[in-house]
Amino acid sequence: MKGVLLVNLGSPDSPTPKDVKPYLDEFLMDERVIDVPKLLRNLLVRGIILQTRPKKSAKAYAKIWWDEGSPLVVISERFTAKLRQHTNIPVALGMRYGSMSIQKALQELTGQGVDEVLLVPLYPHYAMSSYETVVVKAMEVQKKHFPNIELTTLPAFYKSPDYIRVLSESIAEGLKDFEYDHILFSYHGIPERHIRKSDPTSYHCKIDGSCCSVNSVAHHTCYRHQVYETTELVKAHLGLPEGKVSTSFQSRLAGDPWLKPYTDYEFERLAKEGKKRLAVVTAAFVSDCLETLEEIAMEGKEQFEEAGGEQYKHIPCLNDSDAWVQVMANWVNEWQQNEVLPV
Ligand SMILES: C=CC1=C(C)c2cc3[nH]c(cc4nc(cc5[nH]c(cc1n2)c(C)c5CCC(=O)O)C(CCC(=O)O)=C4C)c(C)c3C=C
Ligand SMILES: [Fe+2]
Repeated sequence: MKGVLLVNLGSPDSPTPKDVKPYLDEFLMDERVIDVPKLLRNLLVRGIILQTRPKKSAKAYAKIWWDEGSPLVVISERFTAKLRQHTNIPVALGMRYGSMSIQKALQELTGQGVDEVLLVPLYPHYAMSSYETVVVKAMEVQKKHFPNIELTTLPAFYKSPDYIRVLSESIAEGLKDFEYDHILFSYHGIPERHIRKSDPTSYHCKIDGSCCSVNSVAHHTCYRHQVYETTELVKAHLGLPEGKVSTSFQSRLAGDPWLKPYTDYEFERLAKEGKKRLAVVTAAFVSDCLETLEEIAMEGKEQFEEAGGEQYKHIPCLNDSDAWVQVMANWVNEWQQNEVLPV
């Protein structure tokens, strides 16, 4: 029997340093997130980052935490529940990090007789630190604990016409009562090095943008190409004015160069250029989370206003909107009935 495994990133069990620390430890010790030799990673993560970050992150989580729990987890659960109503096969939810493991979710599916699983990383774009680590982990767990099940993976859906349509519609809805001077598409950042590492040709990606519009097999795994493509497709779908839309990258850690332009610098630049009313779209995330609700909706607003901006609007992610659930349900049903996956 067929079934669906949805996987998102995961959150700590509570917004306290005690729970945030083991969560961050698992996350940052992932070799696809902090991609340095294990000894150095250990030193960096456990010797330096985890000495101070859990307290700081716990404070940020406490600002956005809901009565039911972490927004990312609660929204993913609501999405899962709705998807079950629109499909007639078992659907389970797992998280890459934290207590809602992929293993538990696969257990839930096999317990219902599932032996063919559609793995859905809940990320529109391919990055080794998001999409790829989910796929690798799920394959490891499958090989070790569930050797008799077959896994098929949903491709990164950053340019799927269905996805672009629902994303565009939700942005249009968010812009309905907001007269904007500029729309900033702020995507989660990654170190530039990850772009080079994910390039199967080893020569295509230049990171400066000169390569992103030149057709290449490298684009299948190029986060930078894919996010710019999402921005361009939404811009075209909505007929957004040239010059009023741009792309940037948020949430970097200190150290190596990350993808530019950096979102916080863009807030300042745009405000100083007289863009007084700014809308921000966070399309790297399908559900709102710490990085959208705290960093963009709260901190970003402050940064923009401090730099002279006047009106600021964070447009919510797709979350568990009926239109988005219906798109996912159509993909699942197409796979179940015809073995067809979206491109
Ligand atoms: C969109 C996909 C994501 C990519 C790519 C990504 C890369 C990446 N992230 C970190 C470090 C942190 N990210 C944190 C939170 C976080 N990251 C994503 C998604 C991507 N990360 C989400 C959805 C969230 C929010 C989780 C939630 O519970 O709401 C955090 C934890 C919070 C904090 O301390 O700031 C860290 C740390 C790296 C290093 C990285 C690529 C190398
Ligand atoms: Fe992250």
